[in-house]
Amino acid sequence: MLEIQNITKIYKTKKGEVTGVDNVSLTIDKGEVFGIVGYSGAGKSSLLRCINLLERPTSGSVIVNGQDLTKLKGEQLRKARLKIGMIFQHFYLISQKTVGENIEFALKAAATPPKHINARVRELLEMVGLSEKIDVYPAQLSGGQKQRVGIARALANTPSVLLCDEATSALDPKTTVSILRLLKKINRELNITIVLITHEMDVVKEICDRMVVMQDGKVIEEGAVYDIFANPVEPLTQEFISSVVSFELPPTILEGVTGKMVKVLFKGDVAGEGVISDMIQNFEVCGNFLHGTIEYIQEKPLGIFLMELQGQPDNVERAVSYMEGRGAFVEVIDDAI
Ligand SMILES: Nc1ncnc2c1ncn2[C@@H]1O[C@H](COP(=O)(O)OP(=O)(O)OP(=O)(O)O)[C@@H](O)[C@H]1O
Repeated sequence: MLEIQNITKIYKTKKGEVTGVDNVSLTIDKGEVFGIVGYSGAGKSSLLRCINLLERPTSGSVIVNGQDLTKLKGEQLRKARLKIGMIFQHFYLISQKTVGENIEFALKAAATPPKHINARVRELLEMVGLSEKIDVYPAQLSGGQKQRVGIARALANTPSVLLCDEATSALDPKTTVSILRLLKKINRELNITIVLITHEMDVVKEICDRMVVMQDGKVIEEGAVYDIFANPVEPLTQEFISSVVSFELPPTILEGVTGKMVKVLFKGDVAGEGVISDMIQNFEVCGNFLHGTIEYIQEKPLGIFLMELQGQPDNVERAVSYMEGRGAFVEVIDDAI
């Protein structure tokens, strides 16, 4: 388990103090994939770097598996840090060393007995699907392959936590998906806790169990990714979600709405289309679809439909209650009836 307790990070600059992280507390369970989302300057990197003490927090504690890292110094801290792997947006591989030597370097830093090194390097490269690149230099690799080496290196000393600093931001969408799948596989097979920072909701949707949204150094919203996608509360969270699930309607369509505009949400395996067609058949209500999508958040469906309901107000009310009775969440967006 990873506990971040009241972390504050204040940077002292020539122009005065800058608060990077402002009293953040989080509890991240063992084996969880946890996303930290925010725009540039929100404090994501500062918080991530406080977790492995690359930045020493101004105040607060970071407790990893019961050990408070902020109380450690010197050799003890160095050893504890080896159990926290990290991967970066720009990979930071050593260009003069081969792929195998890059991983060897991490193993040697942890004083791995020389006789184990070769086998461990091969094992790690196999895990990330790059066995045949052992003698190649980083310059000869694609971005996705470089990140795979970064991941192998981060896993070298069997960490319990893997920190990912915008790990897919420099990659194209297809490579991003393959790296996220690799991270998920590692999370499942090795039960490693993953904490990732990103400004891309697609990344969170693909692999995170829970997430927080940060703004001005503070956590402004926290929850299960599925719940946040279904019901983002803060305007900033809504903005992030709308980058993936957008219901913007052209003004001409909006002007033409004369009924009750509702957002209908179906969570999990509720067959949304069936409920809606039953509703239209059972009540004297006309339902026009204005927008709609079924998102799959880690294989769990989330159906979101924007509809205009037309009919006698009583019938529309009964139709809404009927959908709610069948497991839908209905929110009235606009009521022109
Ligand atoms: N070394 C530093 N010295 C002074 N101020 C800093 C330093 N590092 C970060 N900051 C400031 O702390 C705040 C949070 O920055 P941080 O890099 O943590 O945000 P971020 O969400 O990770 O953004 P980005 O994605 O652009 O890195 C910003 O106002 C930033 O200018």
